[in-house]
Amino acid sequence: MAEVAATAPALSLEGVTCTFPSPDGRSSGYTAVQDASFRVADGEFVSIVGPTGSGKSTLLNVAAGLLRPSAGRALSFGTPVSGINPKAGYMFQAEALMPWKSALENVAAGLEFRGVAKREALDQARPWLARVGLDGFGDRHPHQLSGGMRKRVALAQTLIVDPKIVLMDEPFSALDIQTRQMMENELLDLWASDRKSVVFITHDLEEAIALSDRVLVLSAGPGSRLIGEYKIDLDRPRDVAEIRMTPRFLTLHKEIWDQLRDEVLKGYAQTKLR
Ligand SMILES: Nc1ncnc2c1ncn2[C@@H]1O[C@H](COP(=O)(O)OP(=O)(O)OP(=O)(O)O)[C@@H](O)[C@H]1O
Repeated sequence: MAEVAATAPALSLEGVTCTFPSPDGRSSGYTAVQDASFRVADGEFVSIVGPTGSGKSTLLNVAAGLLRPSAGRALSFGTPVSGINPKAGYMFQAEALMPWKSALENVAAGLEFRGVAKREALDQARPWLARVGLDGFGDRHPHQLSGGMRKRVALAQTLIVDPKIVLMDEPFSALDIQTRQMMENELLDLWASDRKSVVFITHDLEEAIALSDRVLVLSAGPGSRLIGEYKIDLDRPRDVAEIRMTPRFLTLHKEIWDQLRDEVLKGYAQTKLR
């Protein structure tokens, strides 16, 4: 058994279909994702791109154990996900910080949720604040921090519990481009030092390519399917701003965008229909 666990993927989705009931409960419901199967290896950084409404967040929710698929299943390190995935840390697009707590307390909260005593949690939170470049900002509350700083607090809050797989749903999309690129580089530095598995959801194909080992493409809904898988063979370590200017990046971008473009147009049309 131990041997199986050691080689099991960090995440494995097998034939996952998610159908949501219709609001009136009468029609057959809306199938967001159809028969999605993919694996994320231990230590791998995988991004999922797709048009709006293609089920990216839905797949991440299945991986996190927040949503039970209508068919198929998710496994994390060989264990079927049923209920909250204890191996996963989750970082959303929306602000998840508690406004009444300081930055330090917000980071510590990640541990307190898992039952660590407050004093111990605060002690462990201090080095994490430093790791995300916020040494000296521990007493500030979220409204006293910039958007980028708040993202760093959220990142530390996610990573402090030492998840084996990090699920990120457009975590930087609300940031301006410079802050966003800084955060992306910081994320890559943290990832390089700990080598956790990451599943990263984004609308932004450039961001996906710059960060990832592999990019998966979802088709437009309804019934979105995984229609493309691209290995990103760019050297590491990477600077996300510089890597965008390399010829290989541009080739990869063109190749993936050729497939994604039509789906984005279909997805846009769908949003007008629904
Ligand atoms: N709880 C729900 N009930 C009904 N429909 C839902 C529910 N959650 C998601 N959907 C629908 O499923 C589809 C996929 O949603 P999802 O949020 O996963 O897409 P997405 O690719 O992450 O979108 P975006 O890029 O716009 O964030 C959408 O059409 C959405 O309206």
